[in-house]
Amino acid sequence: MMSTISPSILNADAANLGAALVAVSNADFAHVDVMDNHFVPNLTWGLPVVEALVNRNVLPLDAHLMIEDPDRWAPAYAEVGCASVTFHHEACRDPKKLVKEIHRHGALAAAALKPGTDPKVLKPYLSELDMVLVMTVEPGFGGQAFMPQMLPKVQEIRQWLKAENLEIRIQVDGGISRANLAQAAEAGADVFVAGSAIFRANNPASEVEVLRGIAQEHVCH
Ligand SMILES: O=C(CO)[C@H](O)[C@H](O)COP(=O)(O)O
Ligand SMILES: [Co+2]
Repeated sequence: MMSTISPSILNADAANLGAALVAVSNADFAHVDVMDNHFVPNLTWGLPVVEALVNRNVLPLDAHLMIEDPDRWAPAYAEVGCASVTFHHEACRDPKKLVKEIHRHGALAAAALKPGTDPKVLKPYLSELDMVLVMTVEPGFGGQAFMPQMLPKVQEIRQWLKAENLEIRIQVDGGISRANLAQAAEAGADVFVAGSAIFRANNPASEVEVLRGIAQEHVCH
């Protein structure tokens, strides 16, 4: 299974987001954190900014929507050209319908789980997803410490996917760095979001290569 490195531009220079994408254009995806100051206590950017970044055509974008009412807003992120749209299960009224809507607009669909959310909530629609995002920090801010206690959740979901022969990716997001990526990969993750580890490095593009090397060695399914 291919591993994927997805730099989060959350802590890049907000006045130069296009340049941030160019700085990591050797990555596989770029991860764009949308926060509405309601679902999480922080506010970033919304649809017009994400659309402008899609139109730069640097990398496929994964929109991580930390917003209320994704049922209403998420399909629009697919419509403007995000390659993948991730909504939070906790905020969603009708996940099955939302996944269909995201697919209808041409994007991959992913459901995200906050650290306190039991992964069993995904069971009714797991097979319809392209990816599950296991948050390894409380959503809201970049630069927080990785929560190793989330790894059993990754393992549990990976076991379900294996048992049911489902080709669904597991993304980890929050505090991922060279210090813990191997552990996350061994637990069953195969898509790795990293924000501060990449953008605080002297050379973001070479940090992407370092993380990719660790992923290739340790992704194990
Ligand atoms: O969703 C997020 C926060 O809610 C970010 O994607 C995540 O925190 C990335 O930044 P870092 O690698 O610095 O933790
Ligand atoms: Co994120």
